[in-house]
Amino acid sequence: MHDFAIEINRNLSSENTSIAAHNEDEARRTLSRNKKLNIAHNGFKNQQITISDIVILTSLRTYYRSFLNKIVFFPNSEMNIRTKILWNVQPHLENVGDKVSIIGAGMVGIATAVSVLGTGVTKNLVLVDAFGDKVKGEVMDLQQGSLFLKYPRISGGNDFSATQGSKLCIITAGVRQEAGESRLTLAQRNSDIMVKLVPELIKYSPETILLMVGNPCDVLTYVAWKVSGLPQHKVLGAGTTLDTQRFRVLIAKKFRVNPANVHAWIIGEHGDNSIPLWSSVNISGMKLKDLNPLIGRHNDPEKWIDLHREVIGAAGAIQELKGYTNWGVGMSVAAMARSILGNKLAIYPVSVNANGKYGIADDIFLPLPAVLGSNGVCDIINLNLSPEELASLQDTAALLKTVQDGIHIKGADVKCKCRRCRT
Ligand SMILES: NC(=O)C1=CN([C@@H]2O[C@H](COP(=O)(O)OP(=O)(O)OC[C@H]3O[C@@H](n4cnc5c(N)ncnc54)[C@H](O)[C@@H]3O)[C@@H](O)[C@H]2O)C=CC1
Ligand SMILES: CC(=O)C(=O)O
Repeated sequence: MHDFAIEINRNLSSENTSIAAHNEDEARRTLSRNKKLNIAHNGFKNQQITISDIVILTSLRTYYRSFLNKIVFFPNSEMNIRTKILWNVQPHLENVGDKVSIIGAGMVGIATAVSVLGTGVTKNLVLVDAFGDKVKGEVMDLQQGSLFLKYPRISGGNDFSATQGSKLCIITAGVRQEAGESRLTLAQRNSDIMVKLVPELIKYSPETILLMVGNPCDVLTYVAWKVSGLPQHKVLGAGTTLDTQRFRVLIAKKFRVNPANVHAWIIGEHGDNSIPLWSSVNISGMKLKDLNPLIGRHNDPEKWIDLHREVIGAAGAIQELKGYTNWGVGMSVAAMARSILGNKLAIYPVSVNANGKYGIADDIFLPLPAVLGSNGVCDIINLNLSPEELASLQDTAALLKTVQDGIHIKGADVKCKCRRCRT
């Protein structure tokens, strides 16, 4: 009795056959030595097939390990039982074109995964993390809940090849800031991680869209764009989506209405230099600024400005309480993914290349409301900003440029343009 078997589905005949080996290595060796195999098996003897004829069968996935992404191995006994129960008609498809990979299975990565799974964004979710045991544990844990999910296919590990053929890669890997620390202090450390990680993703998914979540989100989106070589519409960051939802929730509380019915934007930077667009905040078309012309100013007796202070302090406040933030961002990233995969053309304030907009004349990635569809960023909204809002946006762009220019992109296949390398 051989320990391992390879079940092979012949593309054209749709018939199953198998070869046996004492172990998986022996089977691999046999396959790589012979580009053609003579297969002796019940129904059809000594037929020749080429490796390209071989297509995987993918049910009972938990037990499989793939080889060349094409052939599946599993204990002989299981194969025998399986072939007794199932007449295979067609190979099961591994990737139906909406594969989502989440890189970084930390607090944010797992919250994103749960939100993606809970809302049925993809039929194929992959989790990758440098810390192999942790990600394997997370994947096993999630798989055990898969009978309650709309689409139960979840896999992952510490090997980037698992991301092959991703339509969307969500990057949550990286260090997080401490409570009270600016996200911008993480720029070089997390950029070094992106320089290693992004080329791996592109190697396996050259057509992918990259959605950056790690901090400082806007600056890392710029780094990912540089390092990936992707067109700018395919590289975006979560931007001020979280800041904007925090803002809307706080306004909604004041009015006791649903935050979905509060129309308000924060743009400019995910962080301490974010810009609330008071000039356009409205509920059912009723602009708050028309009713309180001082809204958002220091001399406003109603002190609406405190809401923005609360938005800026929100991450720190949650970190003081539980050490990290993850659910708010996870849910919004899943919503952005849904707009991209479902071509929903929903608008989110994401980090995009602002060159040529609002008087910005450099490749600076910062959050602006943009339409997200299956191409990634389809349009950027031309906002009617007040003079103060425009000036703040230009100041923030100048600050982000300083940070971008300070980042040394080492080891990537791009010319570093940091101040040090230029001089
Ligand atoms: N954009 C936003 O709105 C938000 C961004 N964040 C940011 O998200 C990032 C992640 O935060 P957490 O999940 O809380 O951190 P975490 O420490 O819980 O998880 C980070 C994960 O990244 C993994 N990792 C590190 N280097 C890697 C590499 N080269 N390849 C694969 N995996 C790698 C680590 O093993 C770890 O599991 C931080 O930068 C944080 O500041 C957090 C909340 C909101
Ligand atoms: C950590 C972070 O960026 C946030 O919660 O806003």
